[in-house]
Amino acid sequence: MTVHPAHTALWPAPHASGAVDATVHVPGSKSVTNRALVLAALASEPGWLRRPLRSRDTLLMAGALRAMGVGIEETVSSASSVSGERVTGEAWRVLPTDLHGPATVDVGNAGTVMRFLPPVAALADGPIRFDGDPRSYERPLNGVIDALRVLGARIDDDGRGTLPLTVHGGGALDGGPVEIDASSSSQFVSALLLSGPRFNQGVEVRHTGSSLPSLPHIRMTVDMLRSVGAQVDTPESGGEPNVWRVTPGALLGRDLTIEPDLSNAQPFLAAALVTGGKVLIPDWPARTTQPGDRLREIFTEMGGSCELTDYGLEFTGSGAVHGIDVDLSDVGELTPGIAAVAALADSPSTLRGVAHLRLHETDRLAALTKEINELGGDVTETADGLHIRPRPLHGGVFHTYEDHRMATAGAVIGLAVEGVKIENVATTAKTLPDFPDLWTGMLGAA
Ligand SMILES: O=C(O)C1=C[C@@H](OP(=O)(O)O)[C@@H](O)[C@H](O)C1
Ligand SMILES: C=C(OP(=O)(O)O)C(=O)O
Repeated sequence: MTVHPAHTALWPAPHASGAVDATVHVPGSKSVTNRALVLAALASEPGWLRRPLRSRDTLLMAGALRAMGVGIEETVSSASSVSGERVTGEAWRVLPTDLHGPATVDVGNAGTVMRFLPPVAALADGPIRFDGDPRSYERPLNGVIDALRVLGARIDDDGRGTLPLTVHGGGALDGGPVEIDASSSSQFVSALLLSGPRFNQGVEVRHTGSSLPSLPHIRMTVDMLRSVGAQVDTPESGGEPNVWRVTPGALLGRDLTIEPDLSNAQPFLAAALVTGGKVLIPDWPARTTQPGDRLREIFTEMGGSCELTDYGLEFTGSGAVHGIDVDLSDVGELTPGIAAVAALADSPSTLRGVAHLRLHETDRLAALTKEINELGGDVTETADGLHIRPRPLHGGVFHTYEDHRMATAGAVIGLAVEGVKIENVATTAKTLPDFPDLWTGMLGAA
């Protein structure tokens, strides 16, 4: 594999000279944008996404749907950038169509694209080939592949339960009941539910594994399905535990404004926490299924305080940062940012319930352990998480393994530790291409 020069570039992580005091406009949610694109593509009428996230993962999703025939028109309002404010007014108009192949889908390393689209492809007429970054060959997809076969799809793969593969879409899918083990990724469940209304018999997904991560992301799927008219029965709505049922039916085209990505707000909140400063995130939703909302509670326990108003979330650090003992199974994608703060705390931390992070963008438990320890830290991996004993840290290179959340975690440590250099900060483009500018903008405002 050729190493792109950008992958070896080192970004000197800015050191904070004082308490940050900034307003940070965080772009739209990756998880909401990619679900909204899929649902709009499967609808029976056109729809709008306002303020979608424009990042590698969402552009890959849009590109893949376009390759299957969906029209996605991007518009940028002319009044989009006012006196340095973040761009607003962007909108995508989605024009659904009869999906068709042949087509090739590049999933990059986007879990949402590699898991949510094979069921969509099963509804297309013609072969759809899926390929992606080398890491996409290692991330589990067996739950989706096996389930789709049970539901009537024809798929060619190499039998490893991962990419690459070809879905030979027949223009429709029987659907019906299916059992899966989604303990390695909640996205298996979300994937089958999202396309479920378009299967002839709908779908009934029964999770049989011992644990199920990222439940808020499954709730997000269910909420968004219901908002476009789908009927979904869930364990929470009186159904059986671990069973979700989607009734067949047409989906409405909606006009949806995408919430800011609360998991991408994490490094900015962390900046307020570790510098004893203040950060305001406008448009923080009062009610949301995004896992990042848990940061209000977690970062408060770690030493901050917050106030949610009609304008947004104001988060204030006290100057003290405490360790935490917390089960992150519901909110696994927050782990790298919490680990970074924990490494700077005044007491040890134990992060639990996140064994499945070994199969994320990189093996996040191994990567966090290695990189924090190379800066002088004392982190050990446990069976399902990390034990972090804070130590005085020193500068050095923080490797990121093509993981956006490793890069932002390294930047948080760099605020408190001089001389931290982030390798390949450009990898933040997966979900937050503006990260370096937003970060230096936040510090410039101090
Ligand atoms: O459905 C989604 O949008 C996501 C679900 C979670 O995946 P896992 O359940 O695989 O952790 C999360 O970590 C990922 O960032 C986004
Ligand atoms: C796990 C993540 O992404 P993906 O959607 O690729 O699974 C993440 O963003 O932390």
